[in-house]
Amino acid sequence: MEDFDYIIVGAGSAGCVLADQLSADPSCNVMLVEEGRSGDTFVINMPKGFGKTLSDPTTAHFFPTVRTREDGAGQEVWVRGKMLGGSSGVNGMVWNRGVAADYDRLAELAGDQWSWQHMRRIFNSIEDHASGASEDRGTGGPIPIKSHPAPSPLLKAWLEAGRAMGLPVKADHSDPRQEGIGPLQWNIDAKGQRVSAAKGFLRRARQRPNLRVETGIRTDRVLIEDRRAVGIAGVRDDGTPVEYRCAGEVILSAGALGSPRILQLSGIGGAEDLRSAGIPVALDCPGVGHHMREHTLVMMNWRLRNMRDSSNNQFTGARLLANVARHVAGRNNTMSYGSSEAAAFVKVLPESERPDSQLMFAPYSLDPSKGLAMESEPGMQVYAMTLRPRSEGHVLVTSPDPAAMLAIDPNFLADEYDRRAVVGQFRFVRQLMAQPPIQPFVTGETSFTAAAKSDDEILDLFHRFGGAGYHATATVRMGRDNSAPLDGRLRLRGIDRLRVIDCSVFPEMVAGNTNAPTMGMAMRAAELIREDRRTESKKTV
Ligand SMILES: Cc1cc2nc3c(=O)[nH]c(=O)nc-3n(C[C@H](O)[C@H](O)[C@H](O)COP(=O)(O)OP(=O)(O)OC[C@H]3O[C@@H](n4cnc5c(N)ncnc54)[C@H](O)[C@@H]3O)c2cc1C
Repeated sequence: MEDFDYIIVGAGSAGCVLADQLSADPSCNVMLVEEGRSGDTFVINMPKGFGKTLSDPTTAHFFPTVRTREDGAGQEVWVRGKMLGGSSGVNGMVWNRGVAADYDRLAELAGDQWSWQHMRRIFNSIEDHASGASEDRGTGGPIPIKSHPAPSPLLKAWLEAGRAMGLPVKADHSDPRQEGIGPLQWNIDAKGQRVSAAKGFLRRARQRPNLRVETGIRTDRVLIEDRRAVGIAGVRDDGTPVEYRCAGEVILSAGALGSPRILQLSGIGGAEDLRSAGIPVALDCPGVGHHMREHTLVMMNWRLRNMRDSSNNQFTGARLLANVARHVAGRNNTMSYGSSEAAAFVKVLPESERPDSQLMFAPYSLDPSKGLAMESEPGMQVYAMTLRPRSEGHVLVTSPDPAAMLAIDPNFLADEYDRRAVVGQFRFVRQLMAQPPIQPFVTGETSFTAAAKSDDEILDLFHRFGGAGYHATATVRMGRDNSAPLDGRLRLRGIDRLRVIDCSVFPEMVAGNTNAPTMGMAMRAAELIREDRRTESKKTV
């Protein structure tokens, strides 16, 4: 048996943090196994490079879902990062911790170790905030955070439209009360480069002799003996089978779609689910792959009067080349910015005591019939997400073959609350876009959404054109109650020395984007693992 104390599967937002934090103790031997390859290329590092990486099978996983959209795209396909850095290497770089109340709710559901008191300290230690330290902003950490260096007149007008509606206008979104409108923060450095989890955490850790990093290996199963995880089995991308064994713990950090897949392929899941996929049951654990929550996302486009206010013509042909050249020369421009530039956290439902929806502003408008392509006319876009959706979907394996497609059903809008939220978002965004400060810039909502007026028409539009916010969670959730697959320290109930630590573990959604919460959760999980290790070694002395 090899002498690994920890084998971590998946080098994404969580896996990179864990590899760094656990290997910081020189007495621990750590192995990190990733299916993808390098997360350090020019295109990955350039923020708007995601236009390319998200459609490239060498840098992205593609997961078709059971949903069919009528926007010409057909089946809705979910994309995830496949590289050192995982989805933090392809994402929109919006940095959002979530709010105090979310973590206190997590503490209620899974244990006091997740309360805001702990998590605020953790986030402050991760950040290097360009706006300086405060109670809710950190400095000196491995992830640089900054806001838009040169807000455009259109962006400013959007913020003023929010003010005209009575929203607090904020300089940044670190205030844990969340409600208000303001420019977004990004995990992008001063030179305009993406800082993924690999860059922030793994790069420094790779210098250590006690960390081994293996790429190009798909993990298919956890090896289990006497109800104890003893290693992993998988396959190299040239088809060679591999097995690694460890004396310590196996940690799955393969993401909210990848980790339940590995568990189910290992025979850990609902007995009925496993039998219908033809997999022998090692542990009947019905929560695995179920209770999935995902942000619903609806895009609304507005036609702008002038192309100078829109970025729609900046991403093709000679302009694209010139923008890339300027970015390379160190001059921040649209290629150096995150996917969205500002956000409003708002209440669209009358009963809400805190924001229930997140509205995102982008100075470009995607053509709904063409995936990631821009409209040819000048446009801007507002995306709306329901912050704490209640509908639950699933992700299930369909066969013992690890390469077989998953059955992913988001089950969007199954819950009445989610339907009311989507309708409320449409009406709120239209009211916002009708405010005097933004009116000089726009000629109106485009025909893509404008015809949807009644509640039923809006819901129908969502079913035809709406989709996921790329933030799926809860597929291997933690909880105090035994129906949750994981306990509050992220240990799998029923199998020793096996944890899951990634976006799957949040039982409910943290209100906002999920990259920072996943990194923060992994950092806190590393503290819990170290505590458990100390307790165990005292017992054996
Ligand atoms: C397109 C997109 C845009 C997003 N935009 C934002 C944003 O702007 N802001 C934000 O906060 N959040 C954003 N998110 C969400 C955020 O990036 C994720 O929630 C977060 O990165 C999840 O981290 P994770 O560690 O759970 O999984 P991931 O980061 O996805 O990491 C999982 C890793 O495991 C690897 N893996 C999977 N299966 C296996 C296997 N069988 N064997 C070996 N390795 C495996 C994968 O290749 C991957 O590297 C976005 C996500 C996407 C996909």
